[in-house]
Amino acid sequence: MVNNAVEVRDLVVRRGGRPVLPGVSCSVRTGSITGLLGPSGCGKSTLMRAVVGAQVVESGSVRVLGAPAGSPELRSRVGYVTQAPSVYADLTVREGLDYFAVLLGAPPGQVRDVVEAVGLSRHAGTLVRRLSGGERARVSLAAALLGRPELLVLDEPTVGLDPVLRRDLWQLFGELARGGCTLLVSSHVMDEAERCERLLLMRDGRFLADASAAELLTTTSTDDVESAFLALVERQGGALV
Ligand SMILES: Nc1ncnc2c1ncn2[C@@H]1O[C@H](COP(=O)(O)OP(=O)(O)OP(=O)(O)O)[C@@H](O)[C@H]1O
Repeated sequence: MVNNAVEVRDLVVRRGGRPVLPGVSCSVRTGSITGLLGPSGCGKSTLMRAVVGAQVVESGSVRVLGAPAGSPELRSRVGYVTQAPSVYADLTVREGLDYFAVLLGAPPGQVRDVVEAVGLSRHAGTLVRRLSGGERARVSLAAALLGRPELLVLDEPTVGLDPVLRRDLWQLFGELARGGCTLLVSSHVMDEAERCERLLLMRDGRFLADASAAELLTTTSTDDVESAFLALVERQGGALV
């Protein structure tokens, strides 16, 4: 087993002619929950797209589970949930997941497990288009859990969810990590940081910090991650807008 599930070195990505990631390096420890935190537009999704091999990169390297990002062998080992729910609206929850289970070669019984894991058992027979936005997001998460991936890349999985669901999902992430899964979870809500073992704080395509929440608070002499983030920005001499 490799120590770091993800190794990013000197990654440069241009989007719309602009260097969105101007040469970043970071790693994600195997079996950890790593939070990728930063304001809207700072490059979180772009980095995640590079990790799952969905982003054209200009230079640098991204290795995932010991292989180059996007390698065919990683397809069933990496689960990715984008911000836009990627499930078929005209199928029921169960039908859509059955379809993905076949594509991934996951045993049929796993569909029931993942539906239960995301708290949608009651809606298994409901058409996806009749679900709320938060419920649809959870169907996407259930699809990503099929095949029991070793790495889960989750782009703002709790956005728009109520506090109870957010708590339940973080509990699920914790259970997955304890079972050996590595999770890279993005959020622009700093209070989700306390749920992560490691934090990558990002701003304008660069990392301000790669540390645990406790280390961050100590080095910045602050009481919460949002204040720590602001302190780091000030140290850099930059305003937030
Ligand atoms: N398809 C695209 N073409 C050109 N530029 C893009 C494209 N998608 C994103 N960008 C730019 O890349 C930058 C980083 O975007 P990205 O989606 O990675 O940010 P983010 O941190 O994930 O934001 P959010 O939290 O709002 O999702 C932004 O400035 C954005 O305008």
